[in-house]
Amino acid sequence: MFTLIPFTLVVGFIVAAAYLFRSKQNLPPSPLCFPVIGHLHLLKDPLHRCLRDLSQNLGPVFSLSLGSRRAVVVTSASAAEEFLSHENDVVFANRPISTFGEYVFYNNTILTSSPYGDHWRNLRRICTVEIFSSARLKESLEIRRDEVRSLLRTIQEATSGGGNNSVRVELRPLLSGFTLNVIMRMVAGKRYYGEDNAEAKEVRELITNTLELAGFTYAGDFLPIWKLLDFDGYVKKLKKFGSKLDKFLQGLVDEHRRNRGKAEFKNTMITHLLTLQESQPEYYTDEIIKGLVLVILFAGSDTTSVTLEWAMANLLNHPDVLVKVKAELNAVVSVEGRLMEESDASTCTYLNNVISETLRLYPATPMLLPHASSDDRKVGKYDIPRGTWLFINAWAIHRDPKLWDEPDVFKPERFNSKEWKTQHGNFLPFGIGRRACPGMGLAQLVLSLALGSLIQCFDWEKVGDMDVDMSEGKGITMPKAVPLVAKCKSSPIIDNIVFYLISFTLLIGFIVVAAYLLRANQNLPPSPVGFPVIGHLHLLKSPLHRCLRDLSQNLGPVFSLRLGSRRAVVVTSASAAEEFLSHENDVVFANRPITTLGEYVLYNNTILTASPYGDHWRNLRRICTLEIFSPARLKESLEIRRDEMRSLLRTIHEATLRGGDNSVRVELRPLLSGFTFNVTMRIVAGKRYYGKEVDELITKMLELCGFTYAGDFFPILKLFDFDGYVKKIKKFGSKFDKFLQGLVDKHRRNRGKTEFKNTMITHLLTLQESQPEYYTDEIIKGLVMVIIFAGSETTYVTLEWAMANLLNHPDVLVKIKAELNDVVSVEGRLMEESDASTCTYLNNVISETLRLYPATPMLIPHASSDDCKVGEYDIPRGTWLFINAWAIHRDPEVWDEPEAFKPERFDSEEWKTQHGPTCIGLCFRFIDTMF
Ligand code: HEM
Repeated sequence: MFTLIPFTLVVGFIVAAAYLFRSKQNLPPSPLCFPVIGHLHLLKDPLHRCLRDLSQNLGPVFSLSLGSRRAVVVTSASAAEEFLSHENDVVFANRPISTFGEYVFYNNTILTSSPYGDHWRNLRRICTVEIFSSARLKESLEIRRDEVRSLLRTIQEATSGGGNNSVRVELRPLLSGFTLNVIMRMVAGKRYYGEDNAEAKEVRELITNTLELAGFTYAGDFLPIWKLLDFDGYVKKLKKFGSKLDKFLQGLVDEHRRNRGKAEFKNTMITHLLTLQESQPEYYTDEIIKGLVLVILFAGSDTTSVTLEWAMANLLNHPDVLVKVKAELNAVVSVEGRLMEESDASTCTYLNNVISETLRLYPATPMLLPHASSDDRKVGKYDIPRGTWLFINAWAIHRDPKLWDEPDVFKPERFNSKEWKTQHGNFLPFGIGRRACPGMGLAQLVLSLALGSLIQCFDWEKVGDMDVDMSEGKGITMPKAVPLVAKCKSSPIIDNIVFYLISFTLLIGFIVVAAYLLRANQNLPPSPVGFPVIGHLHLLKSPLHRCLRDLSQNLGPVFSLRLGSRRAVVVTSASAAEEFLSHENDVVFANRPITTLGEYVLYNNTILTASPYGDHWRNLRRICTLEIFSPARLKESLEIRRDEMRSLLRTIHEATLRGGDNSVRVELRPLLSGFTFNVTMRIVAGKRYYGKEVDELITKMLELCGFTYAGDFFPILKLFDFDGYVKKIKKFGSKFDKFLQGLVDKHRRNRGKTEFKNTMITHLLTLQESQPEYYTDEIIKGLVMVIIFAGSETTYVTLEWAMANLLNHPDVLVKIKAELNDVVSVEGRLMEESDASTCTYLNNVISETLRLYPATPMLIPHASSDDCKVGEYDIPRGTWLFINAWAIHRDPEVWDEPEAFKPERFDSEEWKTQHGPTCIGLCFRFIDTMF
């Protein structure tokens, strides 16, 4: 204390001298101050309110002495624009150097605290490319959807205990857990909330501590002597905390380095950065990577969860607004019996207005992040010295009565007005200028999906009669002082959908009628009478192709069905099939439906058979054409097909030997399926893997595949997974992936060995070396999966049908044999692939088999990517398209005696002009050239 008095005097003297020196400058007005501490004593929590009150006397731009620092505070939109845009933006693009940044944010080098310059520009570029680019946001969509569903499930479990009564739900831990899981999964592939292990607990603690310790209110940042002597032990605490946090971040980076091949670490931001580290190790150091992880974690999670909590609190205090948001969601989303998706956000204008109004009244960072000037500057009439801290009071600007009508009232409608549309400068929750928030797009996606889903699925009310307390608490992001607790019960959308599956209640019936009226001015294909909610699902029977042909007999060759929340169109005539899948409509219908199987087993619907039409699909198709179906590759694999055929003949011959001169019984199915599977596996992987494990995988896949899972038509069933299908399929997907990864790794290890030399996997691994970003392991595994399934199953089924037809038509069998004798046996040799073109009758038998028994009688469903008109009908975007090849092949208007097996028909002149009616080409998108 004794030494502090003379010290204070000396500093007082220095400050007075500085004051005199500066007096020639026109600084913004300032209140009276004390020596040394300046205006520090004026600062009170919450800071944004205290600074707004000061501005009421001092004007919209005023200055403060905070110990040894000068700060300027701005509380008007026009002044904020003057400081942070146009020619002043660069000068104010620095950030203040803080003690917290020194010990926790890698000496103020991370994106949020780094000074403006090349290093900052580089970090910002990396973030934009690796996290915020539309490609990355699309890649991480599944994470956000999955975490929202998990949040809904947790609340649903809580409400199910209350029966018809509402239950109390503590929202803060749920919302902060949700946003942290989203961010951590994008960054590091891990979730820490909802998991009960030591690591998760430690991380939750680290985050809480970061938010507690961060901020710009530490006395040592303004009075360096305070920091030097560390009276309050803050520096010691920060040092300890900084090294603990660094240890955790280093652990994450090392874990990724060790496990880069594994599925869960594959597409994370850390893995992408480690790949960049390989090519530019001097720039992408571990410290840069850890800093980026920290920034995203720190800037991305709390801001979003705090906003969600404020939004919910506002809605509880304004039930009329809540009703309007719900009505909008019902009209846009629930009407289709599904849950909200991110893509719905653009249509839900009122929901977006609620979010904007929340950010206006309760901006998550009410003072933005402080800026600092890198040079002396004149802004308006004021001189602003270099090193000045700049506080923009967004909270005060958002409540400025000169800019906003009834500024303190929650009125989402204001964002609809024409006026607002020209006044964007008055609304700056994400900042302005070059340091503005780069995460705005991601934040808006998360906010609308989470808030929309919470409102869609549950009914919310405040607890008791009193309004929710809206006072602000302490913290760098502005939390509610009192954590939000609300009363909640499942919304009719959940209960009724489940209930309706059994007994069709009126409310959903009403929704369906509303949907019907909404669609009434469209000319959809005719449709049978359906039930509410389930639509026409009850009409579907096995075998589907027969059932749909029977329906078409009343409804015509093009009709539509409602399958739960999905619309489907069924086509049973050749001319209509041609209209849908060729000419100008082909591209619109070149998509595939998104299915749950595709999500968890077919690499999130990205493999060739399931992928939506677009660049990715085109690329896969090109790879397949070059690497499997090109004449050169087919020639290379000819020996495999010949060898496997000989082996099949040998097996049957050995069986017949046992019968002597008598015929023996031969079970053909296992022999034919073994044959086609061995051919495929040898072409793909060089080995006959027809062992028990693969056998089981294939049988299971065939069991699971198809388009009959109820959750694909009622997303709510998928969300709650009543029948455990999602769980089962997730497990199966990871088992299958393990098998495929095993194949790829084996090839990687043994590429030199002869048996692995000329396989499809080896070719793809060679391409991976030159273009690793495109030929990822996932792309290779997806291609292998497609070839195994599309290539083997369809072919052996066709062979079995062909043999069965021949057994029933011995006259046809005799004719083939005669043709083969003439072409092949006469030369005393076995048949070769090159003989096929000469054996016309044999080919006719195969065509006739494919006509009567097409291996995929309904083709693989297509889906429309846009609204379109086909013939006289309007077909809405997202419609599933079923082409009934089986019915087309038996259409009596096209085929003479359609049910009879008559291979000769393919010889006729008529047939030669009638290729349209056969769907062989469509049916076998991949395998026709192969076998
Ligand atoms: C409701 C959500 C959010 C709000 C209200 C918000 C608001 C802000 C504000 C006001 C700033 C400072 C702007 C300035 O200094 O002028 C900022 C900076 C930043 N935000 Fe956000 N933010 C949100 C979500 C996110 C998310 C989700 C991420 C990333 C995942 C993110 C990453 C960042 C980063 C990296 C910066 C520092 C930019 C720089 O200094 O160059 N933010 N944010």
